[in-house]
Amino acid sequence: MSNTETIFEVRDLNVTFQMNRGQSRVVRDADIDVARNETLGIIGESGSGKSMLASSFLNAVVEPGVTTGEVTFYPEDGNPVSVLDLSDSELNRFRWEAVAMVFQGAMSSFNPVTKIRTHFRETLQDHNRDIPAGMDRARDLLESVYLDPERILDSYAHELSGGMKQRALIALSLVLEPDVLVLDEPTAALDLLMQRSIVTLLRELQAEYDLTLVFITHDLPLLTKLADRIAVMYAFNIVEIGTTDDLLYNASHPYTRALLDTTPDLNVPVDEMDIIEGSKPDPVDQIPGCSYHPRCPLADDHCRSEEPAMMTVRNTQESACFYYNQAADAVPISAAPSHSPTTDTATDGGDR
Ligand SMILES: Nc1ncnc2c1ncn2[C@@H]1O[C@H](COP(=O)(O)OP(=O)(O)OP(=O)(O)O)[C@@H](O)[C@H]1O
Ligand code: NI
Repeated sequence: MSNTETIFEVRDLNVTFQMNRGQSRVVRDADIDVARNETLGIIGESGSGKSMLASSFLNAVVEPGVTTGEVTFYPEDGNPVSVLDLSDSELNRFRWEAVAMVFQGAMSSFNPVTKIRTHFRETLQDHNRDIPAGMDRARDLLESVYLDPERILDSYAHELSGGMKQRALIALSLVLEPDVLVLDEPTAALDLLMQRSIVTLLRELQAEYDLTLVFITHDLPLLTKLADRIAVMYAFNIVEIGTTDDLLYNASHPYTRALLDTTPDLNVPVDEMDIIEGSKPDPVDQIPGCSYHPRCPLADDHCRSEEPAMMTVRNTQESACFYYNQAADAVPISAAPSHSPTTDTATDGGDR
């Protein structure tokens, strides 16, 4: 990452749901910056708040969730945008034209009785775009994702394989030229080869269309092949953030280390990472001190009573652990990563 200009700035972000059994806090005081043109990965176990955090970038948290704090988008030209203050019509534009999101499970969102062509046309129409020019762009985008444009535009979603649908959806999300693409578990329903080829493809798209990517996944091995930086979520907040190499070779939060330890071979994907001992946090609970203390071998009275702020490990890396410099000794990682992500070439293939 040569350019560290900020495109997204998130401060004191909270997402809450009023539940019968109490207030559920599913994102808690999160702070994060996204740099222009980077690929930021967000990882964490199921229910840790990844989708809620990412949705809040577009003020798209599901009803009746309440999002508070500040989300600021910095366009290349023009004034900063305070995303949580946008009106509905402003948001509708912002969501496609500045930041697009492919939601978790969105592959089923193609209308089964509508041709793919119509999805592109309607998106262009809704945003008052020139249709012929927009459809030209659609064809370019479909080619960029290794699909035959005319064939795909003439198809219904059910005629496409999972991988083809996913790529068509990525092309659709880029048709209004957003600066940022947020992908929530885009490879979850795909087979291994297809997952790998989506990664290669995202890298190519990013370079070609000058994109900033935010990529959410359970799949740490996959993320290490794609992300410049990785944010680790645990219990509704970010507990560690750093470059991919920082996290692979110098993980400084006990949770990140436990996660790496459950993924000994970074070339083999894991579907489920919920195998770290101890029970999962409940968003209705208010845990005193560090949210990880019930599962942490380093936890002491300090950790049980005071919540650790993000500590600077090095200029690219932060960890929300009082004892970040003891984490390596306390939580050894049994199998060291076999090779560096920066020199690794992702296996490619799939139904291109
Ligand atoms: N509609 C909802 N109403 C209330 N709580 C919700 C709702 N959707 C999700 N939650 C809760 O919010 C918390 C965070 O959910 P989120 O979907 O962000 O997790 P996640 O990290 O994306 O998980 P996954 O990896 O399974 O997608 C979870 O505890 C979940 O139970
Ligand atoms: Ni999710």
